[in-house]
Amino acid sequence: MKSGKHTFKAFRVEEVEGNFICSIKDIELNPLKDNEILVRVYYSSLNYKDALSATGNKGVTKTYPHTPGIDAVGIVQESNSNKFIPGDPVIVTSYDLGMNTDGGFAEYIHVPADWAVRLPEGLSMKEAMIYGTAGLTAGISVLRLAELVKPNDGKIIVSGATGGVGTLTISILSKIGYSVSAITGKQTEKDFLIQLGANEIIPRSEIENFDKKPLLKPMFAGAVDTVGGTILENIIKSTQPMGVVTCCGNVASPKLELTVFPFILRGISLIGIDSQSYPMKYREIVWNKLANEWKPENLHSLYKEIKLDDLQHHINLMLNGKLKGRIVVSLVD
Ligand SMILES: CCC(=O)SCCNC(=O)CCNC(=O)[C@H](O)C(C)(C)COP(=O)(O)OP(=O)(O)OC[C@H]1O[C@@H](n2cnc3c(N)ncnc32)[C@H](O)[C@@H]1OP(=O)(O)O
Ligand SMILES: NC(=O)c1ccc[n+]([C@@H]2O[C@H](COP(=O)([O-])OP(=O)(O)OC[C@H]3O[C@@H](n4cnc5c(N)ncnc54)[C@H](O)[C@@H]3O)[C@@H](O)[C@H]2O)c1
Repeated sequence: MKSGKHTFKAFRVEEVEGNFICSIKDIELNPLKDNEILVRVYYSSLNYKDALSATGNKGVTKTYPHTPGIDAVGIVQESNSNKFIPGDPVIVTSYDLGMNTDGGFAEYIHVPADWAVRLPEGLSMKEAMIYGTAGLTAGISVLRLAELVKPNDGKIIVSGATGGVGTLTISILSKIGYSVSAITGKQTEKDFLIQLGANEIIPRSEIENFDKKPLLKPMFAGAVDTVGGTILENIIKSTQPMGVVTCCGNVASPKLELTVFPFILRGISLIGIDSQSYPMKYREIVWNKLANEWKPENLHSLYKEIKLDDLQHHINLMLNGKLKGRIVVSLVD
């Protein structure tokens, strides 16, 4: 299909008297602008930010009607750029996709060619979306952590362990030789986390209720935090000297109440992870690692595949912290 007077299916969110109503709609394709590509989307995936966009979080999406979906993989159908030609398989994530630009919960997207990464050798389209932004974020977090903390330095703690970023982080860290402690509020998922590669499970209630002192007994060489709030505070206070903590999420809270002591008395580094604006030259490096030496053996056991019709239900589950692993959205029959 070429851009012009054609329609395609999309998961649309409309604002009606302050409520945000989701439904599957037929949308018209707009003509391509300079340097844009039209992509037939094969798969998308569900990320926490999509759940925020679908429920009217104006920090993520300012104007509605809107199609969420910060991830997409598919085949270029039409190109106004010399970077890609029709037939090229591409991954499109981050930048403004799914925020204020219509996103991947649709059969077609048109985006600036600069937002697309060629699908690396060694990665299928479905695998690219099992990873999606969650996998890219896990990859960036591992890359930054591994610059300063080596497997022999000690345990790495991962919060939000059963979530998208958490499961992929545990799988990658375990594959490259780190010993992983997983924090979870879901006691029923202990076996799942051990199968992923976690060496130890820490109940969420335990770490949430650590002593309120500015510094705690050092227990971890490093951490990948996906939840923020008290859990991140307690991780930072319990990280051993010269340890590294990465921070990417706010599902528990965007707040952080700390003193400077973990930083000035133990030399802890807190590294912020922003996948959305992560520079393209590093983004390609991370995707190549995800396609090759970091690819977990169990990647195909980490996802559930759904259709556009099932999205609303899974968005609700995600907002209630009830999902496990990754949700891949299929846009093909
Ligand atoms: C995949 C990535 C993820 O999942 S990230 C996690 C999901 N994202 C979120 O929960 C963020 C939701 N956003 C919000 O709640 C709000 O936009 C927050 C961040 C609180 C800021 O809102 P508010 O206090 O009203 O400030 P504002 O919009 O006037 O902006 C103040 C300055 O900050 C900037 N800002 C805003 N958003 C971003 C962003 N996403 N990235 C970088 N900068 C941002 C604004 O441009 C503004 O700066 P300036 O005044 O224009 O120079
Ligand atoms: N900074 C970035 O570039 C970037 C990229 C991707 C995701 N994120 C953020 O990372 C976070 C996780 O994303 P995801 O896609 O893995 O989401 P997810 O919903 O798949 O996983 C979240 C996990 O946190 C757990 N959780 C929920 N509420 C909690 C609470 N109050 N305390 C502790 N744990 C809680 C859930 O049970 C789940 O295991 C989100 O905040 C998301 O916005 C940021």
